[in-house]
Amino acid sequence: MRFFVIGDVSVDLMYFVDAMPGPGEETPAQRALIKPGGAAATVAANLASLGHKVALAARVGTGPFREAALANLKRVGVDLSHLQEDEERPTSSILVFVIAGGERTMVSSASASRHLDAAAFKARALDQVDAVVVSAYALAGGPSREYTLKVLAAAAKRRLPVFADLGTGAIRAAGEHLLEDLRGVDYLLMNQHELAALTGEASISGGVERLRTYGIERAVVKLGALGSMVVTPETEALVEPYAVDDVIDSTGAGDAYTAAFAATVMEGRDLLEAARRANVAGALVATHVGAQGYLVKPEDLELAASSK
Ligand SMILES: OC[C@H]1O[C@H](O)[C@H](O)[C@@H]1O
Repeated sequence: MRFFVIGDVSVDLMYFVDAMPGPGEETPAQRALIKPGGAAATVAANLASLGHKVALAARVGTGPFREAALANLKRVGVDLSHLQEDEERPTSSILVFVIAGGERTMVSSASASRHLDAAAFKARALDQVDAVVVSAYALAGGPSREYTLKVLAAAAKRRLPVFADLGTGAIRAAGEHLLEDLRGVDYLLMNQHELAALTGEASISGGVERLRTYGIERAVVKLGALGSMVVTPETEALVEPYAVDDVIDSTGAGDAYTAAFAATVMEGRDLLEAARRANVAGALVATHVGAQGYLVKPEDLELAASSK
């Protein structure tokens, strides 16, 4: 399959701490690492690792992080012909705090990733594409939003399936227009906090109901250690997690989930099987350090058979 992925590419400055320091406090980190990241870049790297052809539309900038952000993408053969270069802003970098148990907290810099130049997108870029994956960071506002809306319009004309993945930072930055921008996407993937932040509804059922008023019929709610939930007009099912007992860093687990889900759906399997396989992908990534510290392989997804 051929995917066109739009969104952020960045470097993650990762600090592993016992607990987050309070205001005015300092805490020592057990480890501090610089790793390639970015939600869209990580989805793209996993799709490529799963054996698909992937083009990434993203923007890098000035400063020392450009090469580190791109190294993995080049290694796994992501097509970077839609990558844009920004000479005024630095390559995006994200502060990632990982606390014991693997939960991560992030501080993101907008910089180059939010400035995709819409004029550079030509609809023929989708000629050889089977599906589009959008990271909500690309709809957070500014020039990248304009670029992404252009891609979504071109995808709609061609009836290409669109998978969209949310992020709390993106929801906050985008504000009111995000739901409208996502109108009619085929598959919306998010965690429970993101669903609540996007829709203003505390419950999953309330959130999904609201999504339907925007023509979003297929929603996937990632529930971490509890698995994930698939909600469509026909189905509402909790898909059991793939159990791993050595979770050390959840950074990028959601992106691997999205890549595995999209890949499985595009292979023609049903949504519950896609969620089972995606649960495996997310769980395996959470047992490694860094968003792209482990890229999912096709044989990994076969492990889903053991969680049926
Ligand atoms: O989804 C994880 C990614 O989100 C942020 O964009 C970080 O760069 C991190 O790699």
